[in-house]
Amino acid sequence: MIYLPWQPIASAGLAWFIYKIYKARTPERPGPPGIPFLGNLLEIGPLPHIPFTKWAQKYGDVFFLKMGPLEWMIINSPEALHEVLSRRGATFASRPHQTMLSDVASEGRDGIVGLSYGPVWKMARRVFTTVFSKSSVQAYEPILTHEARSLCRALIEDNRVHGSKGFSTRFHHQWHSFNVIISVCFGFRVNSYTDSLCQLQLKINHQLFQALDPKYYLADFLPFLRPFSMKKKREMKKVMDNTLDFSKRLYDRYKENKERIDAKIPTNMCKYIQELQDAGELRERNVYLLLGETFAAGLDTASTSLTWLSLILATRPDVQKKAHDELDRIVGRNRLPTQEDIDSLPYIRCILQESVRVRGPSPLGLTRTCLEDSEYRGMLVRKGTWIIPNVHATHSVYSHLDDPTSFVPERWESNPKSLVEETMGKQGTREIWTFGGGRRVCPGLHLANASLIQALTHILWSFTLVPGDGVNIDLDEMEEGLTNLPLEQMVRYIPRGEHVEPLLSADRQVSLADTLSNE
Ligand code: HEM
Repeated sequence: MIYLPWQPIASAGLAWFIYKIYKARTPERPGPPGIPFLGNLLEIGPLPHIPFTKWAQKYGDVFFLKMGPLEWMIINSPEALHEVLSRRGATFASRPHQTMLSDVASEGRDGIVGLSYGPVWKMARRVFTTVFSKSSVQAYEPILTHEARSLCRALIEDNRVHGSKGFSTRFHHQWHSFNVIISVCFGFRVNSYTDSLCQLQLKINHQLFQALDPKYYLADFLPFLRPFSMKKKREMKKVMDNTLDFSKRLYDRYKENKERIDAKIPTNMCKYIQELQDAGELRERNVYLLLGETFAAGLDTASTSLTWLSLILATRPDVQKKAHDELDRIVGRNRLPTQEDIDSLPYIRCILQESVRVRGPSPLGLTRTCLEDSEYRGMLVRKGTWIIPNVHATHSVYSHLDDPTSFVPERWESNPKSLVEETMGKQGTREIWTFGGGRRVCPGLHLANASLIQALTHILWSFTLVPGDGVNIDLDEMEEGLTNLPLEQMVRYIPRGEHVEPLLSADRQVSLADTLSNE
């Protein structure tokens, strides 16, 4: 009888079996090999867009990763994004299951950002497309002008305090975005970025973003960790309780002042939400979550864009000079800019367009999934695959523009567009994917566009931006997280002349929203 060494044979067989499963990635599904069981989990790092973009150069504009048992499909070119997000929008319009977002935050049925594609999402989507429609946002114009001017007044003040050292402006920009959102949702605003309400919301957003970062709950990728991850779920539940409490507090205040607020801001979000709640279409928790998600989706995104923009401008005196010439020609120095001027300021629109292209708030868009097995270019896309738009690679290695990584507002001069026109524009001509696309395209797009262009126009009309003394601004490093802020760096906001402060101080433009004193 022949003696067979069963143990080594069984081990070799098991190894072969694992290798076969692991190699199940067919040649048509390109991607880096990774390691058994974990796949590519350990290769992602704190700023995933960096390895993704390297792999995009090697494996092409669509490639696959294995993240434990999960598959990720990374999309890296305008053509592939158009196909997946827009043309086949219905197939790829869902969000993948993420325990923190889908189970703890949404409870499977609340909010909007994490909801699966379907009737519940459609109803939530209607809230946003109504409250942030083009015509509603036009009606918010006095709010946006007022916030842009308040921001400039605060920058003048801090410029005086900090002198030639300069100061970091992220809080100013967060306060600006906070006031825009709280005004159009709840009908009031706060006077300063030190206000306790503003600070509390920033803290909540920070905690929420930490807990929603896929890294926070590794049990989504390594299911055997689930029993050890209960603490994380409890922590997230606490963050959600704070988020919902915050919204409830503001909603109660709205209801107390409803008549006055509705008269001044007839399309405010609370009014619309209350109508749906009264009609029995929204449960109470969903009221608070939809309001809370507006801060989560709109505050850090808009303020991070403005923070990048300020740093970019401080490094580019040539761009500022051209913008200042345009402003002097169109607005002059005897009055402040207004909404009506924006159409006559094409170069300033080009600056905004270019800045959200080279430094948007996040180099990766929001993740999508398909609810059934599907295919793309003949490749299998399994149900539940995370589909990740790599906006960074789309705007750099797969861009059709010349020298795509450089900041060149002039490239848009022959066809300056608003962010809305660019995002909703004809496919095939579209180069900017910062706001996503298709059925789940950012519904805050009109508001983001209008508030950013107003802020930018006022900042450029009021100031010359230069780095603080001895500061060498670094536009390559960024903080990790769901939005990627630039590192804190000091900038000086030097008023462009003696006319600036008196005109800003004498400004009688009032916000439609009530100003609260520090609570
Ligand atoms: C610069 C500012 C902003 C950027 C870059 C941005 C970007 C995005 C992106 C990339 C998406 C995902 C789109 C997709 O899946 O294709 C998104 C979704 C969303 N955005 Fe924005 N956003 C901004 C501002 C805002 C504002 C101001 C609001 C609200 C007032 C808002 C509300 C939302 C909501 C609710 C969603 C989820 C939509 C859904 O799942 O159907 N965003 N945004």
